[in-house]
Amino acid sequence: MTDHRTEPALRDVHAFIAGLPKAELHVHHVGSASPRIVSELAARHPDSKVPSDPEALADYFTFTDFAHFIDVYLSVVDLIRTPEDVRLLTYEVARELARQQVRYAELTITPFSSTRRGIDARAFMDAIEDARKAAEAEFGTVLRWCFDIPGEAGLEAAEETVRLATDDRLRPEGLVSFGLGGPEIGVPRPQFKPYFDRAVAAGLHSVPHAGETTGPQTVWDALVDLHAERIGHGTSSAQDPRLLAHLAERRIALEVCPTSNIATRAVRTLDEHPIKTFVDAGVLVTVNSDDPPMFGTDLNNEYAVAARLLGLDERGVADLAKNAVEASFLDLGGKARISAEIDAYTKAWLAP
Ligand SMILES: O=C(O)c1cccc(C(=O)CC[C@H]2O[C@@H](n3cnc4c(=O)[nH]cnc43)[C@H](O)[C@@H]2O)c1
Ligand SMILES: [Zn+2]
Repeated sequence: MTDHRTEPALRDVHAFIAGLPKAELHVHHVGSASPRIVSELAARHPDSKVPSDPEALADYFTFTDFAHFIDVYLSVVDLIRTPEDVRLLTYEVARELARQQVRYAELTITPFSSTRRGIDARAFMDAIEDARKAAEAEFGTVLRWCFDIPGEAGLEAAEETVRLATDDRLRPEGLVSFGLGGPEIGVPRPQFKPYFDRAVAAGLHSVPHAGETTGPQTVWDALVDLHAERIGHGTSSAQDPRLLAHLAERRIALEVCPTSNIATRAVRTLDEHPIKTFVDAGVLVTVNSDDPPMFGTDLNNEYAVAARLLGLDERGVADLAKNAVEASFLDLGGKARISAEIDAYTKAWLAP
């Protein structure tokens, strides 16, 4: 990506980012619960170990490593107990996305975690669909779903997730893709091939997490065995030049989430983050927020971090936003509309 900065371009990139129309491709449903929602749910369910005081939450959301992050994540999952909790969470996530000028988001949802905790599958689907439609009507933000397998929960979770994603009586209208999340260490990707085969045969796109906490072979496995069309994180791809060339040549996007990688200690410091290696190798890089309140970030901040790491001005940031539109599973008309909006916004911003 070129640096389009020209003298005397002393404009405020942060303010530009705040108003820029954007697409978010990698953000988790439960991981997007704001401190206000978490506190409200924790107060409702006092048997939970999640603090109900928003101030105490910041400490609670400080992670020693990836395994600790997943433990904390699951304690928040335990707060989502009724279809009304699911609807409230989904609707509030959309409100927050709209506040950041997100026009389109693919939200990763783990339905297995809810059905195994006793929420009826039909009621779960109705809750997310009801929130999706209300959010589009009221905020103008279009939501789509990625149902992911929580890999560490094993093949039972994989079977249930693919069933929920492909059963015509349950499959929600907003579902576009199939994913795989949770820890990677000790959870080899190839075992999930039959489930991804079924999801892809049913018309879903494949977007597994890979290379977040393990090496580049996991990304190869995701590409070869799971038919990955985009990769969640893909951080360790930077260690394998042949893999980078493959991703670049096939326009397989990486869903990069810089602050997440620091918060879970997958990468030591932001300055060591390989995002620039990806861009220099010609890989289609998208910027995303993952679990924003848990990582003390939001999508606008992730764009600001990426702008700093890549040395981008406003036009460079707009190009990043257009990468996300290109890599999304929107139809061509929808992609053209958001791209045109990004162009118009950028032109107006840079006009003398
Ligand atoms: O729900 C359960 O009962 C359950 C049992 C065993 C294991 C799990 C999980 O591993 C759930 C993990 C859950 O974490 C989500 N997530 C959020 N952010 C990330 C991330 O950065 N990298 C990987 N996974 C992430 C993901 O959606 C999983 O479903 C659950
Ligand atoms: Zn993720």
